[in-house]
Amino acid sequence: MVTENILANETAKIEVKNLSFFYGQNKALKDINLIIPEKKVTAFIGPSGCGKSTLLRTLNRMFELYPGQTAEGEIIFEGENILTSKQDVSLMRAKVGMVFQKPTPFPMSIYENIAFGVRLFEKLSKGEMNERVEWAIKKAALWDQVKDKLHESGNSLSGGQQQRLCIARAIAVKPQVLLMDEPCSALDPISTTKIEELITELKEDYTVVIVTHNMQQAARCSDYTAYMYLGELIEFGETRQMFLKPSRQETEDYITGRFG
Ligand SMILES: Nc1ncnc2c1ncn2[C@@H]1O[C@H](COP(=O)(O)OP(=O)(O)OP(=O)(O)O)[C@@H](O)[C@H]1O
Repeated sequence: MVTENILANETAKIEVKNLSFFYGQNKALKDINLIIPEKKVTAFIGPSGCGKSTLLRTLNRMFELYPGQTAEGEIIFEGENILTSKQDVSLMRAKVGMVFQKPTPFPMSIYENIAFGVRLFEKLSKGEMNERVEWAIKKAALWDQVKDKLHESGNSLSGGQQQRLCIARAIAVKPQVLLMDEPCSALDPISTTKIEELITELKEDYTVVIVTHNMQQAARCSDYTAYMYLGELIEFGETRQMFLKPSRQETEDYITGRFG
């Protein structure tokens, strides 16, 4: 399916063209064509195993860390196909950052969790680094809770706070795109609400792509939704439209819980 018409008023941030993905011989993504609009939240939904995480992980070549996984087709970002680009992959991942399902703070202080990644890409003075750390933590709505204990371990925070620390870490390197793989699945409802509010704020500055199993979450915080099934993109559309009146029966069955 083609997404251009639906996105007539949007700017494309990432264009996925004829993308297929293989785990060894197993084809997990089948000829996906999709545009990720700039400064909007796009949700990937669909039943377990349909390829949501696989698609997300191709968008910053995260899959390359694992042997036997290959992608065919094109993912156009900044005018280049990132699948064949010679650009330094860590630089690309700084531009297309990722937040994982389970909060994964580094085993170091809250401050260092943020500063560590920034140092890899920029030479900042101590004052500038302090400002960057504060900026990122504030952006992730965590400042009030950690400002007096920046030199304590990141692991001393609650699960929801750790996830916000991971979001702050991803933002600190000033990415353009933030990929989030079920970022609330390990969190309680209060932390989930805070992360959802944060996602809505983040789209003022960033393009966000989120994988979620939670239909209400997709409806609450995304602008566009992609419904996938068995490695195919079945339907893509404005979230409101898709939840009110999906154009495919399969999408409706999934959204209304008649599927699986
Ligand atoms: N490391 C792997 N090795 C082999 N096959 C894999 C691997 N990871 C995923 N797959 C297969 O690829 C397909 C897509 O998996 P993927 O994890 O992308 O689905 P998903 O929609 O994110 O699922 P879930 O909602 O359960 O997280 C599935 O058939 C899965 O079994």
